[in-house]
Amino acid sequence: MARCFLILENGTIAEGTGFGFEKTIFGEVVFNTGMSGYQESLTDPSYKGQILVMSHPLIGDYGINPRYSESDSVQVAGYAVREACKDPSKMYGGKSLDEYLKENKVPGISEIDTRSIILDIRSSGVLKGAITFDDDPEKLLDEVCKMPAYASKNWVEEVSTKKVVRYENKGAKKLAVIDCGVKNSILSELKKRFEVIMVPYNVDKSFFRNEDIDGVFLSNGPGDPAHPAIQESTIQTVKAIKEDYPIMGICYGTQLLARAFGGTTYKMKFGHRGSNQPIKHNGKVYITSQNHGYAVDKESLEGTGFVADHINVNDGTVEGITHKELPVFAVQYHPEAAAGPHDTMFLFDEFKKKLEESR
Ligand SMILES: NC(=O)CC[C@H](N)C(=O)O
Repeated sequence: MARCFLILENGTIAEGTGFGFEKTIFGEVVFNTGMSGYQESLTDPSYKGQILVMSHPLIGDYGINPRYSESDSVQVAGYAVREACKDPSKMYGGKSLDEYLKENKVPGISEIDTRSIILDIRSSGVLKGAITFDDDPEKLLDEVCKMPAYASKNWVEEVSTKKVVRYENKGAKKLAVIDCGVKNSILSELKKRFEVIMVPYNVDKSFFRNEDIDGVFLSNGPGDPAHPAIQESTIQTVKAIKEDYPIMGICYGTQLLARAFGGTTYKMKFGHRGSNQPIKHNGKVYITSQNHGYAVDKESLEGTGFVADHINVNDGTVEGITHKELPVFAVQYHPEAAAGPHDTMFLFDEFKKKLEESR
C-alpha cells in the first residue's frame, strides 16, 4: 500500500496509507458518524464533490453488496478512514474497500487519526481539502487554500437524470420526481407506491401542463440550494407548480421547497451526517439518518405558510416543514434510512394518502 496524504486548508497534512485509485483529488471535507452504511454513503449522490471522513474506526468489514448502492457508482471525491478492512466477511462476496474504490477510480486514505481531524472540523467548520499520493504534499497546500468554494459549483448538474424516465405502476397515482440526485432507496420507496416519472432537475414548468400528474417529489442532492443555477431552474419550476399538487421533499427537497415559498437556507458549521440524529415531531422523538450541510432558516418561514414541525433535539435545527393549508411537506432527514433507523418510514404512506385525498 502506498504512502498517501490528506491535506487540509488549515495546514494539517496527515500522512497515511493509500488505498483505492491512486490520484490527487480536491473536495470539501465532511464527516459521517455512522457505524454501518459505508456503501450507502459512498454511493449517495448528495456527497458529490466531498471528501468523506468516517468517525467509526473500522470500515469495510462486511464487504460490498450491490443491493446497498444508492447510485450506479461511488460519488464521493475521496474517502478517509482509520482502518480500511483488508479482509472483509465473505457474506456479500468479500470485495474489499480497496478493490471497490479502485473499480470506481476514487482514492482513499487510511491509518490516519480521523477523530482528531473531525474535532478540527467541529471546531472550525467544514474545510477544503485534498488527497494525494504525491511525495511532496506541501506543494498542494496553496492549491487547496485557493480551490473554489464548494458552494460555487452546481453539483446537481453532475448527478441529475438527463432525460425523462418512466417507471410503470398500473393503477397507481402518478408522481413526478424532480431528480437532484435521488438515492436508489428513495426511488424504490416511491416506485412501490406510485407510477414514477423521473425528470431532470431543470425541468421546465410546461412539462406539468402536458402530463397528467397527481403529485410531485423533490429529491435529495448535492451542493448549495441557493446556487444561482438552481434558483433559475428548479426553484422557478417549483414556484410555478407549488399550489397545484401534493408535494413531498426529502433533504435537498426541503431546502428547495422552503426557498420556492420565500424562505431562506444557510450553510451549517459542519452539518449532520450519521444515523442517530434525534428529531421531535408532534410530541414524539424519532431517531433519523441525516446527511446535510445546509438547513432551512426557521425565522425565514414567517409568511410562507409553513410551520417547522420537525426539530432536531440536539441543536434546534429545522428538520422538517409542513404547509398549514396545502398538502405540501418536506423533511430534512432521510425517512428511507439507508442506512439507519426506519422510525419515519411512515411518511411515504402519509404522502400517498395526500395524493389519494387530493384528486
Ligand atoms: N442529502 C441531501 O439532500 C443534502 C442536501 C444539501 N446538499 C445539504 O448538504 O444540505
